Amino acid sequence: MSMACVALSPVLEESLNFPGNFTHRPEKLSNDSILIFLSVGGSVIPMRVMESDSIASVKLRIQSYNGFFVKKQKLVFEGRELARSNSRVRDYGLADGNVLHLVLRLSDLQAITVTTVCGKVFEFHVERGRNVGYVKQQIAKKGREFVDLKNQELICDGEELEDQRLITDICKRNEAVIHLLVRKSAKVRAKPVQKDFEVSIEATELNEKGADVVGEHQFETLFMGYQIRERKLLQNDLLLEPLIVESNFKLPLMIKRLISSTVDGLERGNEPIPSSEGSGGAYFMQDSSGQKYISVFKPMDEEPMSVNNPRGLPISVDGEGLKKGTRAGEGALREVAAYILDHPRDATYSLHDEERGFAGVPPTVMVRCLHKGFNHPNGYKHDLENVKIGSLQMFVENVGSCEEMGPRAFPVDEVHKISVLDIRLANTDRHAGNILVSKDEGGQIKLVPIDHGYCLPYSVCPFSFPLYP
Ligand SMILES: Nc1ncnc2c1ncn2[C@@H]1O[C@H](COP(=O)(O)OP(=O)(O)OP(=O)(O)O)[C@@H](O)[C@H]1O
Repeated sequence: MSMACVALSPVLEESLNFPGNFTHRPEKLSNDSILIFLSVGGSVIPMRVMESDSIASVKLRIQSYNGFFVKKQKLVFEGRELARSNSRVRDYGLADGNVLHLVLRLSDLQAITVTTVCGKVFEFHVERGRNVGYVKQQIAKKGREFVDLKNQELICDGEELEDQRLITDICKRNEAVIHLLVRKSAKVRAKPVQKDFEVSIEATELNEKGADVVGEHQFETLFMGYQIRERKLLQNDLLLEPLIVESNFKLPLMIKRLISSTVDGLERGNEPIPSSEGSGGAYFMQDSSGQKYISVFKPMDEEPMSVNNPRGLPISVDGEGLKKGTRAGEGALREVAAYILDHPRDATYSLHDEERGFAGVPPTVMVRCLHKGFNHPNGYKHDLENVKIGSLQMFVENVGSCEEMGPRAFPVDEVHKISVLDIRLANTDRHAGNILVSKDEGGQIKLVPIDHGYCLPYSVCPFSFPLYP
């Protein structure tokens, strides 16, 4: 380990866990109060101090705001280290408006990025001597949904990390990935509330059988989990990778192929084609020849009522999505859940063959994708902040949707299989436009259910179920 003192590489103020800035002091401002600027790895943070404050107390405040231990801090002003802890701020000639540099030993810091499945990205620089419990506390500060530390579970290489484990032990290899899950039970309860049903889902243990079976547990994992990974700078102009929460999870072959053909298309420069239909952002991804659509990508932040919706729909004020009982920006998770829950009759998807589920929901997976062709209303920059998380679904060749033809042509079994799916998923958004009509090799009509962003609502009005053709 190098002991040389180096400044941190540029990081955002947010990533250093400063809640706002240091300008607020609870005590009344006195005459010797001055505003200085703390420069940390490219960020400049205002900080109000007293000229009579000791250097030790300034360091203590920095520690209490961002967690860097006092003894690891080196404060530098005009090339001179403020080395004497008992000296006062004024002894070093620090005055209003001056810039104070905070230098830390880089080797003591571990950069980690937390990406939630809802698309939020948090960056932390954590001292290697800190433990897992500390990381959980930092995550808890990021939002109400993370505050219950008991529900947080950090996993590395399939092993649950105890709160006492040190970051330095976990991140020995640079490529180590740590996953964070929020534990919930798999119990689904429905409680009648006036005319509605309130549906609650609680998750239990992770799938202990490993990942060979794609079932309800994986849904819980996808639904509740988010992952931490070390900061990874993107080299290419694009990125497309599955969002995997459990490190030992194996993707079915069909999904692997779907992802790799989509990557091939992007690498060949075949741009995502925005769909002119639908209320959210949906992009047709092309294959390497540019002659065929291979998949449909629907980013969470472009869903109706989400922040970057390309159709100009208003942003949800209370988080509720377009349909009652759903949340804006969770449609992609529900799309994936619908695929996972629509398993074949023996309740498992095989890892190796191309078998479809009972109702034929096209294979769907959560992915992270970076491409300038998506909707970036604030401009596109080639960095992690522009990575979109969303559902990637296999494109199904079709002759139109059920909207465009009379129901007489539909085989009864094909209608029934979709009815069963919708009842199981409490789908609140089945209409003829969400059923594609395709033909099998023998020319028989096959109905393909799509657009499951509004299934599994938190509460359901029993009278809102659609009528079937
Ligand atoms: N798997 C698929 N295969 C082929 N076409 C698809 C697939 N999924 C979606 N599409 C097409 O993409 C377009 C937009 O998709 P979709 O209707 O799911 O988007 P949306 O914004 O969720 O729509 P809605 O407003 O109906 O909720 C539609 O024309 C649909 O037919």
